[in-house]
Amino acid sequence: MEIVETEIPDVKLLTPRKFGDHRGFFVETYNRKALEGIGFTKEFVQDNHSLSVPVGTVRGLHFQLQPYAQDKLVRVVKGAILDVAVDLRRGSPTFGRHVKARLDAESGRQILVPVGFAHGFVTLEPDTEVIYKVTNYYAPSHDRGLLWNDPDLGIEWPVAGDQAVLSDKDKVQPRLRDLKDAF
Ligand SMILES: Cc1cn([C@H]2C[C@H](O)[C@@H](COP(=O)(O)OP(=O)(O)O[C@H]3O[C@@H](C)C(=O)[C@@H](O)[C@H]3O)O2)c(=O)[nH]c1=O
Repeated sequence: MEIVETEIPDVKLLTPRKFGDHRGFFVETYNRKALEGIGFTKEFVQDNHSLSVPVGTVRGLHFQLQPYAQDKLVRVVKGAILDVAVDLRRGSPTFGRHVKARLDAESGRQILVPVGFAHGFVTLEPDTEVIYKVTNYYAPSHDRGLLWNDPDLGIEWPVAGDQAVLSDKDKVQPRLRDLKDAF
């Protein structure tokens, strides 16, 4: 497992070893001990899988409040995304800053997004499928969002605002400066 630190050290990029042969490949997509090796000891309790058909689909930026906050281990099994994690931990030296990483099926690269971050992505290929493990159950009452293209976040998305494909909910999420609850 190759582990790479990012500009925000709590967000990590992980690339499990891929064993290719004449049949195809084999890869351990999750190994508890490998994560323990980087100090991550929480238990994942739910696996999520989404399909985004159009290129330029934006999902996010999302987070759940405590006591249902989630760490997320995200990967792509078909297609490609640009994944974004925004630091919402008040008092953090990197509050409001973000990490951006390309994840695609070919590389098998994963991102570990800890509690305290808003998470989202844009799809770079049609029919992109994303799978991610989370450390807390879905809790709609504690589900929150942040406007994906809030200028204060300074995220350079590879899709224009009027081209992005969004859920109705994500079109009207609050800006960072109007967020009432965070971490
Ligand atoms: C996230 C989630 C949604 N749902 C349901 C609620 C809703 O009817 C439908 C679609 O939900 P959403 O529109 O919130 O799906 P989506 O926009 O894909 O939400 C996801 O976005 C990415 C970026 C994340 O980081 C995730 O944590 C999650 O927030 O699925 C669940 O049943 N369980 C879940 O864990």
